[in-house]
Amino acid sequence: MVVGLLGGSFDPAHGGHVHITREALRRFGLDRVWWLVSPGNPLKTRGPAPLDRRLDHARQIMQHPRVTVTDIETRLGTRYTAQTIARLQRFYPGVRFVWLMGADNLAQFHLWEDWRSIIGAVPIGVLARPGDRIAARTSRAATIYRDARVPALGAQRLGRMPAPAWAFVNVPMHGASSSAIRAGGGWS
Ligand SMILES: Nc1ncnc2c1ncn2[C@@H]1O[C@H](COP(=O)(O)OP(=O)(O)OP(=O)(O)O)[C@@H](O)[C@H]1O
Ligand SMILES: O=C(O)c1ccc[n+]([C@@H]2O[C@H](COP(=O)([O-])O)[C@@H](O)[C@H]2O)c1
Repeated sequence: MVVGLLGGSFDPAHGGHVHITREALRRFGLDRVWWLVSPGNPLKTRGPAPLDRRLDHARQIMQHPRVTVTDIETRLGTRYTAQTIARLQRFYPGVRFVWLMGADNLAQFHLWEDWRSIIGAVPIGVLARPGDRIAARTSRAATIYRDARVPALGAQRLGRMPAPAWAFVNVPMHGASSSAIRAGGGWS
């Protein structure tokens, strides 16, 4: 079983999340995707909306038989991705996990707590996002781990590869963002 993990604030969830989830299932050969609705991104100073509200909304937006929306990080008591992945791997030894992210997150990835342990623990699937493709490809993490990059055509096997391995797929892009929705007053 290969499970993609899409961590996010989902404040609120939107069509961009749904779009990359569907693309990730297809392009990375995943059996399932779990949305990890975060208790709060450690790098963001502004606290998100209450967890129950974000979860309910995410479950309305993302309805797919192979996708589960979960608050497992809150239940595990983890907020840092490196800790979450270590715990999930311990709890689910038979599952192969792939960490999923939009291109904007790859550009900042080297700022995450213990980021090298994340890339050493699970393959990473990166999906194009408007405005962030170049920043992602030239980011610190992409540069340091250039030899671990899997060509997009081989990305179907990403979940079966040993870490470190990462792939960037140039999927059709979707412009939605939570910050634009909040700024437009669509989530107050
Ligand atoms: N439109 C999109 N295209 C590609 N990736 C996306 C898109 N929207 C969100 N993502 C990715 O989904 C994950 C969770 O994103 P998040 O919940 O922070 O939404 P966001 O729209 O980026 O929020 P904000 O605007 O508040 O930063 C991140 O890996 C992010 O890169
Ligand atoms: O572990 C970290 O240091 C870390 C720093 C920034 C972001 N993350 C995770 O990245 C995911 C995307 O965050 P966000 O707020 O951009 O949706 C979410 O699962 C966060 O917990 C994790």
